[in-house]
Amino acid sequence: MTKPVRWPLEALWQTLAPRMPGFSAELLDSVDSTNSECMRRLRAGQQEPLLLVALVQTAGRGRLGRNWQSEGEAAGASLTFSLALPMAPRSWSGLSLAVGLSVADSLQAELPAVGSRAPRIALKWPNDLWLQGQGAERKLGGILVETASWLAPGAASGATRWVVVGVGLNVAPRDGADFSTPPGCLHDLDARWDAPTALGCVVEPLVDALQAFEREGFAPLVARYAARDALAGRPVRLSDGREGLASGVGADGALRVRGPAGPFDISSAEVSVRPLPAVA
Ligand SMILES: O=C(O)CCCC[C@@H]1SC[C@@H]2NC(=O)N[C@@H]21
Repeated sequence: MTKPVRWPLEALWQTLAPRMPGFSAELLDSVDSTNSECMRRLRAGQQEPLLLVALVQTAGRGRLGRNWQSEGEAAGASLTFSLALPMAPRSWSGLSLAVGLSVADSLQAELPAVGSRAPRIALKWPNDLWLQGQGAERKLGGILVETASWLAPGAASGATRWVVVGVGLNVAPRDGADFSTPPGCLHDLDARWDAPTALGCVVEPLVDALQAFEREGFAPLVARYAARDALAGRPVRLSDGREGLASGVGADGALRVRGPAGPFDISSAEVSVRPLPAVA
């Protein structure tokens, strides 16, 4: 089993804190889910933006009720953290995509250049990061965005909307894990990656990206997203049975699909999308 190694968040936080003003940060040895813990703290009156990192999650959650395994055999193999902050964007559409894009860009910028076969961090709508290279693509990470409105303790009105952005990134292979398709991990790129390095790489740009999203929404990110879009031009099948050709995302973050009966957009968080093998 990969042993979860306790690492000093304090040391890393000394360099991050000045660039994340107003945030407090905490490293938890074990928690059910960093997203759930953020929500509990907000309910209990948390007032300042928060970064929670967990070495182990016993009930890590993904989209559509999936789980993010980071205990048992998977303990210590991934970086799991959540950011909680108040936000008031004009529209929330595309937020998960903006988060994935920020994380992917930050990681890609750190990858060693490997010529034309350089691995690419790609985005699978709406919330997965994939590692593409040498003819294969594997899931590298996932994003879980949740929102909640809280009244400040004692206040009668004027609820503040908070967002909790959870990020799970595979850092090392999961020993003994039995996957039909093993996930990708940062060690596939370079064994020097570890959880603190990954956190230090992605978290501050992510806060900047969230602030930019609050001001400007997803529209200014469409072209950058397109450059990382893992589905564009590929046949896809949706969990509701529809099929078509993925053809990019719109200014509202919806996935555009050209189906046999014409084009349609998917914005529903309830639908999952699977690429189909291309027809030869
Ligand atoms: O793949 C997915 O559907 C999203 C996975 C998101 C996992 C992260 S790990 C940190 C945060 N806490 C959770 O319970 N989930 C997110």
